[in-house]
Amino acid sequence: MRTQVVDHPLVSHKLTTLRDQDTDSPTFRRLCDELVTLLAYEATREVRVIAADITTPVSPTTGVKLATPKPLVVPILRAGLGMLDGMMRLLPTAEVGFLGMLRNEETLEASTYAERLPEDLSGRQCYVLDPMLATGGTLAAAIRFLTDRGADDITAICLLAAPEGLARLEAGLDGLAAPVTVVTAALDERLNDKGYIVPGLGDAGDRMYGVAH
Ligand SMILES: O=P(O)(O)OC[C@H]1O[C@H](OP(=O)(O)OP(=O)(O)O)[C@H](O)[C@@H]1O
Ligand SMILES: O=c1cc[nH]c(=O)[nH]1
Ligand SMILES: [Mg+2]
Repeated sequence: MRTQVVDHPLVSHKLTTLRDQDTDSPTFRRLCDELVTLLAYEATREVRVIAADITTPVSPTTGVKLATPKPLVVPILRAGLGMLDGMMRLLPTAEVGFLGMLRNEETLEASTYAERLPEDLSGRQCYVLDPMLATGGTLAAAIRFLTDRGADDITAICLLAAPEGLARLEAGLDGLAAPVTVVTAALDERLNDKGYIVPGLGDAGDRMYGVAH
């Protein structure tokens, strides 16, 4: 597993406002959208392309276009949905699959409550969107879902990651043939006793959409 922390002053600037408890939901959603587009630029560095012949107004030339099968973007509901538009801005022709996952706040175990993905993901590059990688349980389960269907290259885009979650994810993916990359805006200090990222930003889904229960 490869982890990339995107070190850029604009990313740090936007992330600082995102973390601030006084930032309201509309601003939080906008910043999340902008951050994803910045992270997506790095996350798609290895996106598969093929040569494409075109003619400019001046001469013929060869460029590239996205290879098929097209990449699949998979936001993890709820909070990952707030990252979808920012990602699709860079990859407008990608397809989208959905996973609804919820972490039990007592046991910290992730469960899946919704799934709408192609049956066969053979040879697909997948981009998983979830703002928070805390214990890593949610992302580990999502990656297994995709690789069980044949996905052969996974990149997760997270706004924040905890060291404990990255370590658990790496251990949990032991033996997986598909390469996994995590691209994040920041590697935070730790998890607290409730499994929240410190300093973090609180509950990403609640801050985007309101308290669920
Ligand atoms: O790494 P983990 O410890 O598994 O935690 C991370 C997960 O927790 C949050 O989702 P949550 O369960 O709060 O659902 P929500 O997006 O609907 O709020 C977050 O968006 C991740 O999906
Ligand atoms: O800090 C955290 C941990 C899990 N889920 C969140 O939304 N925030
Ligand atoms: Mg939540």
